Amino acid sequence: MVNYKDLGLVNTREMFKRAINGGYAIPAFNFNNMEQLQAIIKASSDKKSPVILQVSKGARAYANETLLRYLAQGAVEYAKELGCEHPEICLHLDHGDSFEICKSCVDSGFSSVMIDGSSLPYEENVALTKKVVEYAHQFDVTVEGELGVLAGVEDEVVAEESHYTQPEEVIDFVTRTGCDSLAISIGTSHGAYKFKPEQCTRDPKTGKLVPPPLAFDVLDAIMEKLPGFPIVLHGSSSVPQEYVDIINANGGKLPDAVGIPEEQLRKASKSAVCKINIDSDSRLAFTAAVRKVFNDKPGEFDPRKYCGPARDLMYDLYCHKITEVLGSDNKLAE
Ligand SMILES: O=C(CO)COP(=O)(O)O
Ligand SMILES: O=C[C@H](O)COP(=O)(O)O
Ligand SMILES: [Zn+2]
Ligand SMILES: [Zn+2]
Repeated sequence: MVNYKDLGLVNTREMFKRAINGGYAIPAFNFNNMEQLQAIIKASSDKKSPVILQVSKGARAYANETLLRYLAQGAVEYAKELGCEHPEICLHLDHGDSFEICKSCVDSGFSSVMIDGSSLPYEENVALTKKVVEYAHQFDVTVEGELGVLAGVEDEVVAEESHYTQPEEVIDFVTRTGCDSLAISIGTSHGAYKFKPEQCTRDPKTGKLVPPPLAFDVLDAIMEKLPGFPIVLHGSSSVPQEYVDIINANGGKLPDAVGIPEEQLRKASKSAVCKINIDSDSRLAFTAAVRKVFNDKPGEFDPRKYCGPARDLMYDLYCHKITEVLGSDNKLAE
């Protein structure tokens, strides 16, 4: 049994309170390997931003959960070495799908967990989320619940289209479960293909797809029901076209990949949305950098020579998200 406080990590409670009051959002970046983690910690330290390190079930399986956890623990010391005296780093389980996985993360030093019962019937979602909250709160670990279904593949469930969170349900859900934050569905989705071409229009100049706007009316209705309550947006990669273009110009094939325009994420950050999840953009940056090295220097076979540039590009991406989109720079606690 390891408590996150002994590891120098923090839960999300204080960072969310400040984010709501300050009109910005905390970045929640997924990581699966050392280079991603280094880039996240360097960017958040350099920009003096609180940060949420997200570990998915897939990441636990890929990297070995014990190794990942130790990497994340090392992140606190690494941030200090980088000159960030009091880093605010939260280690969060992304899309936990059972009580057992959430408990195992709480017991091993995570400071926050998500229990995603959004694919279950409502009452089962309530019961499962409540059970996780009752366990996690004993150790001051914060819990994210989810209501509504994102389009695409989520939690191994495939949804043809999104089912927006129903504002009529949120008060009951939050009150009965006691969860600390709520992930909602207002039109975002996971991955690099968030919208089908037929849902979009085309920019006549560039020929690029322009996606439909997020359902800000649903967000507004939710915020009216839950004033001051922390809201989370999953599936918030913007799929930067510069990365897609580099990938496609260097042997890749990502036709019509499209994400959430950053302008909409900027707008959401100013509201009660205080956690924005970004994974795919980091994957795209990594892939773009590696493909370019492979194409430019076919003789290269030292992984440091292509993972290094990938790390640099992810660093730029994270800095950009923090300072230009979410506004979480210079927001560490006094
Ligand atoms: O929601 C996410 C992780 O939980 C990530 O979403 P993206 O696929 O848009 O990066
Ligand atoms: O929510 C999805 C995250 O992007 C994690 O994806 P993953 O399960 O492939 O690691
Ligand atoms: Zn979900
Ligand atoms: Zn997600």
